[in-house]
Amino acid sequence: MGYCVVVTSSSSSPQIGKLIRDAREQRGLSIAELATKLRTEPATLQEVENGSMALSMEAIDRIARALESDFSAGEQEVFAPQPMQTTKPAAMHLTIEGGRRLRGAIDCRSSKNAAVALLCASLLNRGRTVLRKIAKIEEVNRICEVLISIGYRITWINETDLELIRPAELDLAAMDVNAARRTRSIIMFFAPLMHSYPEFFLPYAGGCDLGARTIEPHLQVLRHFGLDVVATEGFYHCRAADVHAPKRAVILTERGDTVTENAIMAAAMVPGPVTIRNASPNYMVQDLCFFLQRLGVQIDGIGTTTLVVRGVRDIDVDVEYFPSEDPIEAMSLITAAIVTKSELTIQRAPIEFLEIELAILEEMGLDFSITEEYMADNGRTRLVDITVRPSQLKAPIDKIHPLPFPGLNIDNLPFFAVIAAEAEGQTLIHDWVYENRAIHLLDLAKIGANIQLLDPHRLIITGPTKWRGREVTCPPALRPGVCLLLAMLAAKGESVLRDVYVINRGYEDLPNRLNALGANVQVTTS
Ligand SMILES: CC(=O)N[C@H]1[C@@H](OP(=O)(O)OP(=O)(O)OC[C@H]2O[C@@H](n3ccc(=O)[nH]c3=O)[C@H](O)[C@@H]2O)O[C@H](CO)[C@@H](O)[C@@H]1O
Ligand SMILES: C=C(OP(=O)(O)O)C(=O)O
Repeated sequence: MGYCVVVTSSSSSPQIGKLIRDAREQRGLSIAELATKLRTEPATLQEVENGSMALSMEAIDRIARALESDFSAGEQEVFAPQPMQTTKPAAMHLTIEGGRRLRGAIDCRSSKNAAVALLCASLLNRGRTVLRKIAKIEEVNRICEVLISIGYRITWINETDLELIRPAELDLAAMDVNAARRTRSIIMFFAPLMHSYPEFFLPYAGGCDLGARTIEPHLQVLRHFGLDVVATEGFYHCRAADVHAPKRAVILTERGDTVTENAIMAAAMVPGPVTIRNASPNYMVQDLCFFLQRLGVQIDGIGTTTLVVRGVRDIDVDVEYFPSEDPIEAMSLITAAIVTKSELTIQRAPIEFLEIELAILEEMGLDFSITEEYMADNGRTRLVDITVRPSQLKAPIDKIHPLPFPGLNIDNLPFFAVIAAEAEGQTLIHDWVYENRAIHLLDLAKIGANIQLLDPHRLIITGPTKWRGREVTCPPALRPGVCLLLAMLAAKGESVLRDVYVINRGYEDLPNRLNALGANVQVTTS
């Protein structure tokens, strides 16, 4: 669904006035400029936009022509500037001719998880938000669809930068519920909306099928700020009559990333200081903090588990920000090099969030080198280039398991299943975090891995593996899906990975980017 407004013969003057104002602003025209085009007075146009002047259909037509848009009289007429394409893509399948060595260098793109946090955080800002170098991924599309449906104007202002203009009033009743239900990130609307609306509804969160994921920690935290949430049929009914700073430090019961982000966004607009303990210091949380600092919010302790936030009541800042590169994409590309036994340089890798992963890989025998550090475009995140060389890997002595940052990243764990399948010996992988994710990794057995599921959380993988090309339907989970794709790069012969929407949730144009390194991945749609 794009930025699309329908005018019917029953549309009232205020509705039509709002449409005209939105369209004018979307075109970047001032009232005076449009008035000149219409050969009328700005004050008259102002009245039209305020809804205090009724318009004939001829007048609407004339305004539409002045706006150079397709807006004419009658039933179901559509005034539809479409600055952003957000239509649901056709099912996409990948055909992989495996067994090729990769070579060369590849840049990491910016992260899905920072992008969605920043999109949600833009709700706090009445000014113009520009997010630079945003990965074009489905998860970003879904949140943009939701924002557009409630009145945002969103434009790719060049190939990579997203401009977001929040309307003065959000049309929450018009929310694109289908888009919202396809992502879990919609829960990061709780805190920003609480600051503007005493009562609102949010659809239940969706996303990958990783088993039940609680939102209770979010509700516990936001209660300290005055938000009361009742789960009704398919929706959270939220009431926030009196939003205030918590009386004492907010203690998170679990160190989750999005719950920390909700806590920070709740604190961002109340007079502080608000202390948040057991905060996640993970990469997307850091990006959110750096972004909010640019909006005038003071935050101490970034990168630690105790944050002190001093909020501001109104945020109206024209801001631009570059979210940093994705450590999970870096890990995916490291895995691509390992499984295809290739020499590959992964450029712009955020090293702070990969150190434990690399330490484990070093113990397993991986030959790699790292350049001097340099700064990401956000001016804060340290990057390196990592060159991975073909190596004889051995299984690690201890189990591999994730922890909240600074532990082995929870989303990087699945890649160790593919890497373990390459290593000599038995590796125990323990995904204690998600109920269903380890189960999806069993799909690696379909293309040759020797995997034993001990229970829903623990896998024993025995390597090395002779991967075999096969046709497999992509599991409904992002990282296990990518793991299959990466292993298929190593499988001699042809593999088909069917319906890869979940991969596109988090990776921009992975087939072509892998092909630029020497892979042969063909995309088909149906
Ligand atoms: C948009 C976004 O940023 N998504 C990331 C975020 O999701 P998000 O922050 O939404 O993750 P969840 O809140 O679902 O947490 C993941 C799971 O970890 C459990 N848990 C988490 C922390 C903790 O200290 N104890 C604990 O038990 C939760 O109960 C849950 O089962 O964090 C997850 C865990 O890093 C990542 O997989 C997601 O990619
Ligand atoms: C689980 C993930 O993300 P999300 O929280 O968006 O489902 C992921 O990125 O692997």
